[in-house]
Amino acid sequence: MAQLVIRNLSKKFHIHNKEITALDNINLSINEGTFVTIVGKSGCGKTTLLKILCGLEEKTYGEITTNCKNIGIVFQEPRLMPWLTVEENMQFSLLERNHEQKYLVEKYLKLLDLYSFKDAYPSQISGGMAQRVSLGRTLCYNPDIILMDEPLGALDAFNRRKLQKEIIDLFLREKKTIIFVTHDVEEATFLGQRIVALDQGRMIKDISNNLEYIRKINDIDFLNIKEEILNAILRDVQG
Ligand SMILES: Nc1ncnc2c1ncn2[C@@H]1O[C@H](COP(=O)(O)OP(=O)(O)OP(=O)(O)O)[C@@H](O)[C@H]1O
Repeated sequence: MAQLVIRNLSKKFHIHNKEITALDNINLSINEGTFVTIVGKSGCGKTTLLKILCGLEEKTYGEITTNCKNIGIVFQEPRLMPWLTVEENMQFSLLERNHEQKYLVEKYLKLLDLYSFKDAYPSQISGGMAQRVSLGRTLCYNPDIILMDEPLGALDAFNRRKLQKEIIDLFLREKKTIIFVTHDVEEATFLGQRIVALDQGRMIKDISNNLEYIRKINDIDFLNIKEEILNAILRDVQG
């Protein structure tokens, strides 16, 4: 059964007298426990879609229905509190500090390889670690759906691949629904079981990617899927 259904979703912004269509009639039905990547070039509406899904932005038209209680979001920048330690940052979203919650924080500190840095402050850890803390903070909130807005965009290639693999491990372990936004077609193909491409607010491609994790970026099947997405986006650019 679909956990999240988006029907005829549109979003228009107005700047002075100019109307910008950020999202144009998006229809998407996402099943529980699916890893979806949303890919497209800058300005195609990816962030607007995530913001509407988590209530940070109002939609103009359309309907969103979901049976989930919690939606969590991980941003491109870790947005950690500099005066709190790694552990305290991870606890930040918890409403209660009971035994079960404490267990969750410990679990994710260990899973995300942060345990030995739990008493460090954000200024004392690397960018990749800070992004893992940000991911851990969202996981501790125990969301049914995790939205990720280019969470690895600021990382170097090595750390980016490392974190991609960690996110896949977490996905396989926790089976949560993930909606991951990126402008990188290779990243979208590496991560997504379903890849949705946007251009100028429109959905131009929606394909399944059944390749087994961890994917090999030079395998012919991987390259074919990547090429299909890339061509759809480029065709749209060329009109
Ligand atoms: N608050 C806003 N006010 C006016 N226009 C906006 C606002 N937010 C987004 N837009 C416009 O909506 C369109 C889609 O923006 P959005 O940020 O969703 O794109 P994106 O695909 O996430 O881009 P990027 O990859 O660069 O983050 C763009 O034309 C942008 O200028």
